[in-house]
Amino acid sequence: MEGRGGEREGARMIDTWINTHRQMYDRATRHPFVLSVRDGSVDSSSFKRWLGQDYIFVRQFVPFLASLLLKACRESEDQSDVEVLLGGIASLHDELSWFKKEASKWDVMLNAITPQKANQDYCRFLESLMLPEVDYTVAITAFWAIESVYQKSFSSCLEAGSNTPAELLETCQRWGNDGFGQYCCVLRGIAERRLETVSKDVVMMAEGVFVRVLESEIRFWDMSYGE
Ligand SMILES: Cc1ncc(CO)c(N)n1
Repeated sequence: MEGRGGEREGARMIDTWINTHRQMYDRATRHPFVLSVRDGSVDSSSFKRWLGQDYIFVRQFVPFLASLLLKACRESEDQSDVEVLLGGIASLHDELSWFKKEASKWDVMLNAITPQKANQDYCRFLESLMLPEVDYTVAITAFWAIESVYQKSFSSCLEAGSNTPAELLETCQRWGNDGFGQYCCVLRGIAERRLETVSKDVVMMAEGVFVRVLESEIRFWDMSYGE
């Protein structure tokens, strides 16, 4: 039963962070761009800008996830982490195809897009997390936070009472579907399990990375309004 008590402690840790940084958490998960998707007032140029920039981001996400998989293979005491992350890599393959299909639907030329400043900064942050000296716990916390901001944001566009335009439903379902929600819960569980075993320093680093993800996500959504 010791392990169970510890899990609760880890769960409290992430809840505590969310409460401590509530304002920033809400700005990331209820951003005006997402609210405009939800209420149907979004304009197509914002959506297209987001789509093009996110394609670039997701391409950078592949090496990040590969580095996380490597850390899990080396450092995780639980074999199922590796399988979860391998599943994540497999879905990225499908996601990249989806971006190409969606871009052609919206006449977005993916090969002509240059990453904007906020995107470059975010990708550089991901690169810093790929370094071998970055702890697996810190990196998996970042990964959970990155995925869960999208899960929270897009699932809100599918809730009863939302007025999401039909042509954006597929996008919202990609990150807002129940399966993705469960995947985020599993990632959170891994992060929580790890957080209870590491030193205070590593926990503080993980919290810092959580905050940095929220800031980066807010700036990423901001890009949809143009430079
Ligand atoms: C910027 C950003 N954050 C999170 C996700 C979720 O994978 C994404 N596709 N893009």
